[in-house]
Amino acid sequence: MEQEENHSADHLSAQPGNGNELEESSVKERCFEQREALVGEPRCVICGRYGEYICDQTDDDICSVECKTILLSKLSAETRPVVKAAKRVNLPVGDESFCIRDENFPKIPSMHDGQIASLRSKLDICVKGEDVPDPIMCFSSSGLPEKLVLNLEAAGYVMPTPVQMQVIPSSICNRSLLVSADTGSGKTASFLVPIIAHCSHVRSERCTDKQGPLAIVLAPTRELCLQVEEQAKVLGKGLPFKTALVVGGDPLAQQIYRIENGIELIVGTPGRLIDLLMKHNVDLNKVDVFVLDEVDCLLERGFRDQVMQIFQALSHPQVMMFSATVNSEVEKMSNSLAKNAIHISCGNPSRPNKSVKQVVIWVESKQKKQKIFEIMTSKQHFKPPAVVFVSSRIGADLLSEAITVATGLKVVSIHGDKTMNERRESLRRFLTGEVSVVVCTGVLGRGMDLLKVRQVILFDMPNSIDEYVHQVGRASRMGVEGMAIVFVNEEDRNLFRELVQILKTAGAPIPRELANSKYTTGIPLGGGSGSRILLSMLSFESFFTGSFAKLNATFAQMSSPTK
Ligand SMILES: Nc1ncnc2c1ncn2[C@@H]1O[C@H](COP(=O)(O)OP(=O)(O)OP(=O)(O)O)[C@@H](O)[C@H]1O
Repeated sequence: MEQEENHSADHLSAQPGNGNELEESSVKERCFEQREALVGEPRCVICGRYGEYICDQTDDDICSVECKTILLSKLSAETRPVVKAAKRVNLPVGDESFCIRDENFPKIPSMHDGQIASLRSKLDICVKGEDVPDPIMCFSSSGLPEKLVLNLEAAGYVMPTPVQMQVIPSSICNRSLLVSADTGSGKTASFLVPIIAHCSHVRSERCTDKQGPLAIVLAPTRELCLQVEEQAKVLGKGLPFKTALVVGGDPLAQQIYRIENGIELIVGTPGRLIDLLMKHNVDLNKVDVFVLDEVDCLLERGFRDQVMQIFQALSHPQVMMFSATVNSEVEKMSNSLAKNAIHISCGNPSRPNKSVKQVVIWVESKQKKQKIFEIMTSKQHFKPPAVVFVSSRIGADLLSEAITVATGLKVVSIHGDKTMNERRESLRRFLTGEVSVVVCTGVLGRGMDLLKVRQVILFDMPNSIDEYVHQVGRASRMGVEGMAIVFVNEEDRNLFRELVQILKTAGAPIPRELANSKYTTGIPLGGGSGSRILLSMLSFESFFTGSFAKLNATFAQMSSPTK
């Protein structure tokens, strides 16, 4: 039977001993990793590629974990009026005819304001501002170049994510934006897609050689810039759209040469871009889109002056600002960059992504190494590839060596003291699976799309809860489940109150020492059912040092669905 030869896409989360022999590494995570279907073979119900797996919940053929996630989210959305309408007239949800274009302004047919509001509320989209454009339901409805839509499809982007649904039309209408959305929810494409559309439109209208940039994206780390530029190249392939990466550690001369030869988009860190602009005359007159990715970080002291300096060199660009953590202070500061910006919020920003289980363990500093060795030598609880966050550069090097010696695992470290080439090479080895653990400082904490990573270990708590949210977010992309193991002790007391609130809201277990700390008092702990059960059941002091039976029981309990 055809379906018996398929493997269940559910087996990623399947329990041992369910008869499923497939190795985890062979499962196609992303749609584009799957091959095309041959004649007579099952086809993925979402993208049409080879339907190698069966979705247990629906019995549909499916090509990858990504398409399964999309299928299930579509099913849960069936109560939404728009999707229902599409099904009634037998249109695929992504069909262009489903959305009607009205003066470049994509409208959902027969949806009045009340229905748009209800759609936004179901998709967890909140908007603030005047004349906010309606969300789109498919990429092809927003007047994007055909080639860009094809590139999106080729990258496996079948439907826009909620943040993309609202940001793309708003950006195309030339509005400045302040966007907060969960980690891993697709913010990068939400600004790259309109940038690419804009650049290729301008270039095909006014085609002259070797022009200055039309858009600038700033991000706080080299790795993030590298990743954003790579994604821009993938999505802009075949269009009049060239990019330049402007980050420290790479030779400046090469970056200048590339810009002189004509590019549309600069992706860079603020410091290096200022350096380049001071040493070289780059025509910024045509830059009409300015993006701040991780805006809260870029508006912190240290970056803020550089960002403002670059902004002042531009002439009234559209400004788009993004982060998973936007507080009221950032909102206020963003006013100096963009008056009347639309504020868009999607999901539960400023909270750890719901798809990540938070396992907070009380560990005294001296015992941290021993604990991490125990985790990494437990077949059941260690889920490589894993990212370990530490607070210092030297700490990253020392811990990576110690893990290698104690466990035999292949480990690299990434931090600001390494050369750019070393950082690139280590990241490449980690992303290709050559090494299974990366120990890093906050350089990989924000924005990094570490696709296969499902486990992060916060060996040292970061300095703020916002950084905690970003670091925990590396364990999940697009709603795929992950786990964050977090070591805390008295040294992290400054964050106790906020941490307890966050764990409570998530229904995550709270270690007894944390719950009873004088720095936590005053916070009622009855909120999350998980915390009530686990507090009464075990002492986190003995977590990992106690018997494996206890360890297993704890994890089993934590493996129950987050929601
Ligand atoms: N419409 C889409 N369909 C399928 N995959 C998508 C879509 N949009 C984005 N992705 C993928 O989702 C993953 C997460 O996207 P992205 O890195 O942009 O998230 P983010 O919101 O910027 O997260 P963070 O706050 O952690 O930086 C990426 O692997 C990206 O390729």
